[in-house]
Amino acid sequence: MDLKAMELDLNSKQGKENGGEAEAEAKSPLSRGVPEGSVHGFDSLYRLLEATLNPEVFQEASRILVGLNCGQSLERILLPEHAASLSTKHDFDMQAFRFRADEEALRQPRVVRVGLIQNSIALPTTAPFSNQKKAIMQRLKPMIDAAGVSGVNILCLQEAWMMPFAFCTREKSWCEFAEPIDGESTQFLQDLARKYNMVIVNPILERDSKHGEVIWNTAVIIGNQGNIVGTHRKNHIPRVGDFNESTYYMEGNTGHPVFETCYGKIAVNICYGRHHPLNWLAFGLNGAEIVFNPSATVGELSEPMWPIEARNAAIANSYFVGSINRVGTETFPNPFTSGDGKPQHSDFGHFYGSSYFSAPDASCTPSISRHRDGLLVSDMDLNLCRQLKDKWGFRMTARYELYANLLSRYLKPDFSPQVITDPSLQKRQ
Ligand SMILES: NC(=O)NCCC(=O)O
Repeated sequence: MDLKAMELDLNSKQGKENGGEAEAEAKSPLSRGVPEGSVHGFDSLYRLLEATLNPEVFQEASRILVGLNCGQSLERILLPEHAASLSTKHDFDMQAFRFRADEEALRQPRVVRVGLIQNSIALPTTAPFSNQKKAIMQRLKPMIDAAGVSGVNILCLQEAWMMPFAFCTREKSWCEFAEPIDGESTQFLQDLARKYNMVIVNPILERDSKHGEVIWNTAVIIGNQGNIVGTHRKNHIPRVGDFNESTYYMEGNTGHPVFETCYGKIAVNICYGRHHPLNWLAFGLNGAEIVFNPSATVGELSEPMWPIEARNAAIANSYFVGSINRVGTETFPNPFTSGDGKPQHSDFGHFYGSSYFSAPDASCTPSISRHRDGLLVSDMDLNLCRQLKDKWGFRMTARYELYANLLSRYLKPDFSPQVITDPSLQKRQ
């Protein structure tokens, strides 16, 4: 059924339920005025399908779209009433799921509760910088509280959550948002980490004053005691579309650290690093069980890639991935161009949210809202990582020596590609 047909189908279903077309018209999200960034009035494609397909058809569509975990559809879990009331009061999407693993004879399950938060900015980009930052923190607070009261053990925020994603502008004044790793936003989150006994991954724009005021794109890992466990700096910097991030900071110098926390071994692959399979691999080789991918990306550029890359990484590396994308459209005071001959513009396009989790067995959660702030929570039994290694043997069959050899030759100036030309092609020349 195409979207138009679904629209008609939905309207007719609602018409029947409500006993009249006029009422259905008024109640359908499609006729209520469609919020910018929504999928025909729905938070996500998944929810559109859920509302419009008949349940049997939807179940089969869902199996194909998000897979099965241990042979079953992912179970939704109920979060405490207090968390639900926070999500209603502050209008953020909130969903929760459970990834299971098979029972083992010799190991207990290792279940951790993990949360992802996606957020829009809270004030116009023309407001004083300190007000903008404070307003974003205020916006985050009820979402972090909802995670905390829901018993989330590890929480990750989106890339550079504490500022507008101003790197499209190439204006240097936005550097003022950069903070030291123990700066304002880390301090704000340290209190919450202590309060909720929660590990928090805090992706910020970092200013390293000890090294000549250098700026980095950094994730600060805050331990459950509020301590700073360590940092990781973004490895791969985009040079695509309006993502002019290389104007602001350089490629990171922290390698591929895995942070051993009391809840499990975690790593952070910041945004554009998700396009680099070797980046994902390196975190896996260092033993990550959950890799977070805090991101900021827009629909026109990357939406078809979004559901694929992290999910593929989770499969290939036998770990869980938490993917988080910023949400909303951010407009800047001065127009800029994209160097593509098209007219100047003042916004980046729509950041499409759609945060989700992927598991090593190829299942994933449905993504949360495409246009609203949101908290996604999932229980995950980390035993699933080794179970999938045993089942598929991707590590054992990886033949790393073949690739180490190719890469070391490729890096030499006298490298020539291994191409064997059909001799008949040469004869024809
Ligand atoms: N923030 C960032 O690295 N964005 C790049 C665009 C993309 O990777 O989709």
